Amino acid sequence: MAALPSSSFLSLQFGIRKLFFIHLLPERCCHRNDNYDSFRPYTVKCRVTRPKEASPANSSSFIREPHKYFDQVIITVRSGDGGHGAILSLPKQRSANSKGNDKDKTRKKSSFKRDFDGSLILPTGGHGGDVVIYADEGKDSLLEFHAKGRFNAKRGGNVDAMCVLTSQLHDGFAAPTLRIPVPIGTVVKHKRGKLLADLAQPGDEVLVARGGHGGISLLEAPDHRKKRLMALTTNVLRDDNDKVLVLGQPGEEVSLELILRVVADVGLVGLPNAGKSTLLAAITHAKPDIADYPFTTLMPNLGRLDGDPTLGAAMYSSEATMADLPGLIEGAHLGKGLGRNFLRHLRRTRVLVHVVDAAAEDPVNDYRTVKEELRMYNPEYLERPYIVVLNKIDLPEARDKLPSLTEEISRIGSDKVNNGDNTGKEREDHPAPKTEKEIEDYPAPLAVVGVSVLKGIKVNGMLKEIRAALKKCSDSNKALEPSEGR
Ligand SMILES: Nc1nc2c(ncn2[C@@H]2O[C@H](COP(=O)(O)OP(=O)(O)OP(=O)(O)O)[C@@H](O)[C@H]2O)c(=O)[nH]1
Repeated sequence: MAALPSSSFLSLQFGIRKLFFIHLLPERCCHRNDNYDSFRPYTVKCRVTRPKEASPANSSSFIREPHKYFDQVIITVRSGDGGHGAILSLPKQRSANSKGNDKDKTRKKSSFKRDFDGSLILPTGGHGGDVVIYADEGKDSLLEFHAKGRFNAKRGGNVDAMCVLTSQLHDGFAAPTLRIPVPIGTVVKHKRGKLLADLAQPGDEVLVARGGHGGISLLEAPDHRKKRLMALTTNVLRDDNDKVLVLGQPGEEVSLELILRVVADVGLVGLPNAGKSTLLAAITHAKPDIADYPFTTLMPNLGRLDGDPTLGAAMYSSEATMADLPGLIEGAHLGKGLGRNFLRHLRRTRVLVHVVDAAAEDPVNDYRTVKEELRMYNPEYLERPYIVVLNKIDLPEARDKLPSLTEEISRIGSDKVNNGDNTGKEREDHPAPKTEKEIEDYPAPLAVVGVSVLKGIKVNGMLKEIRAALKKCSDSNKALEPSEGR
């Protein structure tokens, strides 16, 4: 090995020390005898540990903070390569038989697969597996894709030939489509690119990578017979350069961004601990985590609101899904608490239910805080029909102030009729309003109801109001639909 000049050696050593220093400093910096210059260049250890720390798949932050990652992920998918065709020759017996036994010759000739015009059909390699992403009701987050972010479909089978054309020769097997389930409401985009699909309904699917075509087969023939053989077959290549098509075509590899947007008719919003999860559990079959500390809800929970039996046969029209979103705090629109990630999930809701802890010190201020956060994130959220639920009225401190609270909250907002036209148009969420409006300028609540979702007090009255709000939405959307023939 050529000797390094001493200056290179020094800079190499310095580089090594620096590297070592960077990696060990956090653990060692509080030790009494730490001396940067006394480190020995154990470079191998440092270099080995570094990529492991940096690797996102190994990063424990995904495990510690799942709420930050459950709804967005980048994955890579690869469709399968096509299987190869084969270069085949005609069986030897054919020429041997052709000398004498004419009958046998006819039999051999007819045993090959032929097209309607009598030309030979040669086998092809199998098609590579496509990759499809589909909406599956059984999935509720994208978390699992952080552990496994790469998906490869299988390649197509080759033409299994011993180089001789026989009547038993089959096409290579086509590889199965690789189907990747994602939660309903997942938006699929090319990484930093165009939107591919919005999988908003169960069973919606999108083909994200197409498998490679299988290669074709060729008949090998001595030059003097080539012309005649080519005329006999349908898929013989006619150009020397095309010979490459015997090999299967490669599959495609794409990087995709998956973004989950919760699809729910009703969105529950409120400060942490207001009782949103308890409300969801009280009126649906959902089983969210409930506890007496803020941010128990880290990911949106979904529940199904059954139809109203008093409507008779029309009860199913009042069925709805309800999402309990993590608590909002002041500054949520800027990313404080768990806010910003979740505010976008309100985008597809039709009706909002503000849950307010009526036993809190200043419930009106709490209510205003949440409204202000919604306004700052996307003022369109304040245009949606909503009701206010003053919760925990089983507690005396809430029960006593219920009448005054109801009155005060009912007065916040204008009487402008809310037409509920909010879900038909999908607007991009934007963080700041173009023209500043006060909370008072937006529509007032459709209803303010006092309940205790924990003790089941006045829960039916609340359900009635939620259903009335949903009905109002669908009625006004119907009214907005252009009538036939117009
Ligand atoms: N007394 C009383 N307590 C209630 C009522 N509803 C909820 N709680 C309690 O309030 C606490 C918080 O309830 P959750 O349903 O977890 O509140 P949350 O709004 O979902 O909280 P985050 O997940 O932090 O957003 C729990 O201890 C509940 O038992 C109620 O009607 N009355």
